Amino acid sequence: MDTILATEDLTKEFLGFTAVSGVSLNVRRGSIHGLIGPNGAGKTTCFNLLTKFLQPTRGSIRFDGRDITGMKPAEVARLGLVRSFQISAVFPHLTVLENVRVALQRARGRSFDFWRSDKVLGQYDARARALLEDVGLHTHAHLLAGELPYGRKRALEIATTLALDPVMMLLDEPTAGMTHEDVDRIVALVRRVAQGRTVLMVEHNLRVVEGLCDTITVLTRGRVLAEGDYAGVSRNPEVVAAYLGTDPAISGAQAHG
Ligand SMILES: Nc1ncnc2c1ncn2[C@@H]1O[C@H](COP(=O)(O)OP(=O)(O)OP(=O)(O)O)[C@@H](O)[C@H]1O
Repeated sequence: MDTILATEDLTKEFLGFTAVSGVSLNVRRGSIHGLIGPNGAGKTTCFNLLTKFLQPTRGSIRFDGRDITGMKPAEVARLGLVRSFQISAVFPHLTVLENVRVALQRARGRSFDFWRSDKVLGQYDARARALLEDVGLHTHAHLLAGELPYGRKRALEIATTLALDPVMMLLDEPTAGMTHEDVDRIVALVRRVAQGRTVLMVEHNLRVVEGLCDTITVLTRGRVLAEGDYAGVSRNPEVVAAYLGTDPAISGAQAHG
């Protein structure tokens, strides 16, 4: 298997409480990989470890053949492992187009280009418009970002992430809080932006996971409970029990007793 991201014994303790425990994760290059699990399973902590927003207590992380365990978030982003920004990172008083342009300028490390020639700005504009087209926001280019409906804001967030030209994208609950229509749009969008890239997503909506993910890792209580395709993990009795909030040992005992 061509693994792009691999963790070994990844562990995070908070004051003696183990939120992520001995997780070994292997993400195949070019796949859409889902990280699921009930509330408090450790998904967000795991995500923060991978993007270096948290430092692990133990274990290692390799990305694209390199040990990134000790790196800073900006360093791993430069290597092409990029997390989608939170909505708060969208500047509400700038237009949709300006938001993407700023992201492009930051990606190239040339924020001082703001007052540069029209030609340079024009190049950013063309690229920004292309990215907006990619995420289906080209007709919204001149709206203020703050005026966008929620689902469109998430699309803008993905456009600003794409500005960094990621090799691998980490999406944190891309459909959280969305209407049905928005969910469908984001699913189509993730599928489109995943072409030629790897995507790892934390997602609560199992219908989205089923429709998008090639491989799914199920976490419970900080540990990997199961891994495989949707059909496989959704049939796993331990996974079913974890989602129903019952202990498989107990339900097994009841079934036999
Ligand atoms: N900074 C922290 N300090 C102490 N405990 C924490 C911290 N961050 C997370 N935890 C605990 O670690 C456990 C896992 O939390 P995490 O947010 O990673 O789970 P999750 O799977 O993302 O849950 P949810 O689906 O509810 O977002 C929880 O019990 C949480 O209370």
